[in-house]
Amino acid sequence: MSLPLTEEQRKKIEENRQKALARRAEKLSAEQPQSAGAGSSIAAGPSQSTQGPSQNRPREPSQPLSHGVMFKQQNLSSSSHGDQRPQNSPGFHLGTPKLAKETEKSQEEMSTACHSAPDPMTLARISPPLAQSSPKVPKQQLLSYDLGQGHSQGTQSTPFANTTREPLANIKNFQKTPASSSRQPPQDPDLGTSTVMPSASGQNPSDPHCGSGGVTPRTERLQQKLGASLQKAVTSQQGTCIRSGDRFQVKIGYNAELIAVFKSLPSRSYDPATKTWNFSMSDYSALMKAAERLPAVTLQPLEGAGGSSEPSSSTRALAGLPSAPSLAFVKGRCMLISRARFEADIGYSEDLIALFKQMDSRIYDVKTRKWNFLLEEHNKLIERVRCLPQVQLDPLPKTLVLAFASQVEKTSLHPTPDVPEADLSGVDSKLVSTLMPFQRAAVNFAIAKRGRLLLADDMGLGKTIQAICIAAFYRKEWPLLVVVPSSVRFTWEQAFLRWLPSLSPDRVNVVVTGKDCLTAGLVNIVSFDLLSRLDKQLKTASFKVVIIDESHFLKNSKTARCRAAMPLLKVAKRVILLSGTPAMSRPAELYTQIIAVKPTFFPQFHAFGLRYCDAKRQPWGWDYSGSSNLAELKLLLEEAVMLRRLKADVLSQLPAKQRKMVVIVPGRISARARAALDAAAKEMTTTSKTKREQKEALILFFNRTAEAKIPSVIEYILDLLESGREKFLVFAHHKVVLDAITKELERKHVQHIRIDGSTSSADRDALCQQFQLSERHTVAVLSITAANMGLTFSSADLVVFAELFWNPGVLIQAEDRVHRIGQTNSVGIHYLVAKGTADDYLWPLIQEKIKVLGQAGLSETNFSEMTEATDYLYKDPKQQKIYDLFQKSFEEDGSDTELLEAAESFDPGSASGISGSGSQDLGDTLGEDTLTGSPPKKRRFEFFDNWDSFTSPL
Ligand SMILES: Nc1ncnc2c1ncn2[C@@H]1O[C@H](COP(=O)(O)OP(=O)(O)OP(=O)(O)O)[C@@H](O)[C@H]1O
Repeated sequence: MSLPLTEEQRKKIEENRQKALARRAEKLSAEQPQSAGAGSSIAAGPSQSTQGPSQNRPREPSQPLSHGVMFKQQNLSSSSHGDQRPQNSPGFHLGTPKLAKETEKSQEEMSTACHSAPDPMTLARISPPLAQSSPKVPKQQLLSYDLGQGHSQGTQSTPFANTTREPLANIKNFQKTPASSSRQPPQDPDLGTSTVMPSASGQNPSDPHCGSGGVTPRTERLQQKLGASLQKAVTSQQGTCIRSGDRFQVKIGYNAELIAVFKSLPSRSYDPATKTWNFSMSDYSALMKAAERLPAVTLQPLEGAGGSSEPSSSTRALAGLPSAPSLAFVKGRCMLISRARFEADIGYSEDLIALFKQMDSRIYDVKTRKWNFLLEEHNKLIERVRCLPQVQLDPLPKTLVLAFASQVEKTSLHPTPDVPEADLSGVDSKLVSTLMPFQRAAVNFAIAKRGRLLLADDMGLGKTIQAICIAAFYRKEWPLLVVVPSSVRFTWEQAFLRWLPSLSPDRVNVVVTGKDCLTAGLVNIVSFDLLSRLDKQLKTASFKVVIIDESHFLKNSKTARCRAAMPLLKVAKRVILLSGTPAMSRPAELYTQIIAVKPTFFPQFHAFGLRYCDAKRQPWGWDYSGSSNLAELKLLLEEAVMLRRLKADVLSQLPAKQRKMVVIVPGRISARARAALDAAAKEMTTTSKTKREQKEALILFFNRTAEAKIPSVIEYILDLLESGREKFLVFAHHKVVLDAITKELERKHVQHIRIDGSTSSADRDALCQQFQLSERHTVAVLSITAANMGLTFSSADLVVFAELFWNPGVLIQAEDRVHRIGQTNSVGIHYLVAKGTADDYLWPLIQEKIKVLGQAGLSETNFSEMTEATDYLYKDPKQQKIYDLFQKSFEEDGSDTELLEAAESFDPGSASGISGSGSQDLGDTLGEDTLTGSPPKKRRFEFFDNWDSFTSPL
């Protein structure tokens, strides 16, 4: 802060000034005798009659205001006697002697170029009044209109503080004390803060008027100011402000300085049709203030807007009220920092800080250098800030105010309200009693949110069971629609039947073709892709309760899935979104999910984009791919939209292994494939067949099953990747399956490793290490028999079994590749079980074996308790027969050699399905075929119809 001048210093300054005046008057009259006439005509003008000596007048009244002349006048004083300038006084600047010298030099330079427009930057360096007099408004100065960002108080407030008084200073200079207009202390932008920090009274000690108060009393200045206004009104270009909606336009002729001001205002918009500029009301006050400072412009204020601060501030000042505050324009916004508090993210304004200090809940954060307040004071603060003409503090967006209404409207000493326990007496007790405590909490949360939420629990935390429970709470409002990735349609069906015994199986409708009815059941399950193809039915369909599994599938509003689902969600009363990864790379991905839950939040994406996506205007349009204010977004989501728990949060409630049977239906198997499977099944049950033939039939059935599962397996893996699963293991048995998976991963450029029987032991270790250390998406494709032992993959926590294997011991060993020392998470195990295939027999066989092992104390694992019901399996006598055959084949032999060999050498292209050709050749050939679909080999591929629709989901 500058020190006030001593009485002695003031006297000295005044003396020097008077001397300089006298010298200049002498010099002028000697050098410019021709201006004497002009001088007399000025003296005759009404506004000049009471003013000072004519020799100090800047220009001829008949001419427009000439900045060149003004510079000359100013520089005459500044250049003539540097030693007499007040900036040598400690009260004018805290700059170094070097700085003072530089300024002096600059001013001298200016005096030699007085008739040409000076370089704006030079002007800005010299002093704001000089710069402001330039025909071009200097950039530095204009910047201070802009956003008032940061805390560079001095640099922001000074130009305004000084220049606002500038018309007054100019007139005064021309009339009485020419030196005073040009003797602004040099201001180094770097020193701005310390030299020009507004004083408590709102005056700037570096302002010559403040600093030399003894020389120019305030009342005198105010009178001069009024005179200046009058003078300006008579001589300047007139314009008017006209309101138009929430904006206003300015009607005025061309004026370069004014245009420069226009261009500095953030809300500017130019209408080429009417050739007028218009602005939002938030820029009104800044514009009026800037216009006041332009000597050649007078703007009529908006009707009813109270006009510019000029008359009112003058009147106020005359009435002895506190002088006008610093007129630096600062702009900022409120940001939420916790459930209960918000902060003002805004630059420095003394008045604003004074206002902040009046708020009861104020806290100044020394780290962020920002003030924050309780939400309950938000509205009060905003209201009061609106009375500060030079401050614009944008309130919290409406969405936040709505979401946190309880805090905004009243004092909340307990910012985290308890969620009431929901009455679940109407829901199947089997389900309710199975819920883990954190799952029960989610159900309570959802019901407190009236059945609209995004349940974003980490993967494997049981979102399915929670969603079913929430939906069941609203059972009276069913029919229910469940939209899911197609690979898990039947898993959902099983889950409903498992957890809601009260639901009759025939009331569950899985929509599998475009011809199926979307509303046929009480629970209707449909895939995203199929939903988008049911446009006719969608027009009439209306569901009050909707579950969307993997809701991040809706992240792109332009996709067909999103366009199909969003209208349904808009009209639904309850919307339950499920996703372990609602946004995988950027906040923009959350928008559709947010409005699905809360349609009134951020009705325009742009507003959301500006606040949370760091929206940037690019030559091609807006770029919303960034992120901003994520802490606030998180608070908003947690308050009103989303519930998310990580595995680590609830680890103590989780079992070490979570097994899941994923029912896949090789629904798109061609008729030929179906026939092959059926024929194999028939062979097994034909009594006339020898044992040997029956066994061959069983092997064929097993092989055909592998082949039939491939598209669904690949679809499931791709869905997992799309859902953000980063690292997981896929076990398969048949080479043809392993090949198909790896080829597809290659095609999709997904990093992966493969270990099968042909991998050398050195390579096995290296590949295993590679997987363990990889931080990117990685899939380990592993042979059940070749990679079920001796390898550690603890950096993953998910194992997918693409195929079943008859020996549960081998399966459990394979599971334990991730579930071992080093594993800190609960591990997810997904068994893909295909309906209508050998899996129908293998799955119960495995369960049976495990049960026996368990009874003998040899296994702690109980598959049937941990996985969905399997009662759809082997119901008729024929099926029972096949099951018996499976059981016998795998138990009697005591050796799996035959089956293993048969599986390895399986050639899906051969008629028998049991080819003698080497597995390596076979696999490669088939892989290429299936994945490239090249015409000559297409025959083999006819086995599946529409392969690409599996491998390239939308
Ligand atoms: N309370 C519970 N009791 C018994 N089993 C449960 C319970 N909660 C979840 N499970 C089982 O845990 C497994 C994982 O559940 P689920 O598939 O619903 O998880 P998720 O959160 O949807 O995972 P993802 O995001 O991978 O789909 C399932 O087999 C499910 O049946």
